[in-house]
Amino acid sequence: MARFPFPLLVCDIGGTNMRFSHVERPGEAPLAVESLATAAWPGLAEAAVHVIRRHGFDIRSFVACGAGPVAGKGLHLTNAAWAIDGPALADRLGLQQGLLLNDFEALAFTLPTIEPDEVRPIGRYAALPGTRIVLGPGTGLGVAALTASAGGYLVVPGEAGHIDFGPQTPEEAAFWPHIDPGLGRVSAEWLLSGPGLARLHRARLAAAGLVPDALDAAAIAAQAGADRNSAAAATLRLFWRLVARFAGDMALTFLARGGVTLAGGVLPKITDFLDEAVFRAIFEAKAPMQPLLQAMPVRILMEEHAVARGMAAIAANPDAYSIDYAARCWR
Ligand SMILES: Nc1ncnc2c1ncn2[C@@H]1O[C@H](COP(=O)(O)OP(=O)(O)OP(=O)(O)O)[C@@H](O)[C@H]1O
Repeated sequence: MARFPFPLLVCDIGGTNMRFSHVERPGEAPLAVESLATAAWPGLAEAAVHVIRRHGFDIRSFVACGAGPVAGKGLHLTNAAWAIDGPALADRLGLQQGLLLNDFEALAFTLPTIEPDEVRPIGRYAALPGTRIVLGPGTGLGVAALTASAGGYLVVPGEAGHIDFGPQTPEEAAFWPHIDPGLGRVSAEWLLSGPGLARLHRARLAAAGLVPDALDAAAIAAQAGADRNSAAAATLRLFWRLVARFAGDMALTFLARGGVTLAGGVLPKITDFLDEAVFRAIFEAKAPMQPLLQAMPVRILMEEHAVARGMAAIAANPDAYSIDYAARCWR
């Protein structure tokens, strides 16, 4: 079984930002030490060396997660031009141990550690025993499921953000042909992500005969905040409805009796435009399976640093997790 000597460095590598935290001893809360713009660094090693030198850390182990599929000791980031090689990183940083996780795999492992003050429930949150899922839009759209197995917590990762996504209502049918066709199909992530929010907004404006603007997600949110009757505000409400539909589909796919947690960088920033009753109604509108969905609670993870605690918990107590350490640990 793998052992992770401390002090530990953990990093959540997003397509936009990398968040580093430091943990001195097992069981201690991770201390957020640095947030760096991902695109400004040639690779994880250079960024980690910068953080370690700047803070004078003596790091023995490193656990990092990022958006993209993990292959053993390597991780290829989907939204950044990096391929991370764990053993090479261990050599470069002089580490005794390390582990790479998919970002939503790490979030799923974090679910048992989430505190009530880190979440906002959508309706009443009362989970039954069973599979828990986490999903949400950031630079991309991630999904993962967590179950308890004899070998400890087991995560089923996936690439469900890339499944096909289609219109359901007359309103959606009207603007769907105006969505930038990109790679030739509309996936869930194509609309349900930060860049997807901008695509959705442009398509709605084009369908209304208006000149599509080039606003990004943050600018759309700012415009919506300034004028709750604006087209931007309407786009944010639509975005929540589409998130509700996708979340319901994922909850059905995994039979998520243990609850649905919405994560990622976008949703906590646009909760002003969430109508909880509408969200629940769309989440549950999966005839003939409504009774199943009605029993599944949904909440939003508001605290972006929670995943650091999940990664630190793995390093502190690796035996509690069903992870193929032999194939994935760097040493
Ligand atoms: N105020 C805002 N409202 C809505 N979306 C925003 C806002 N500010 C930034 N975003 C969007 O949030 C996304 C970044 O989300 P997040 O913080 O999860 O990024 P990340 O961790 O780098 O992403 P990922 O892990 O998916 O690669 C960007 O696409 C950005 O457009």
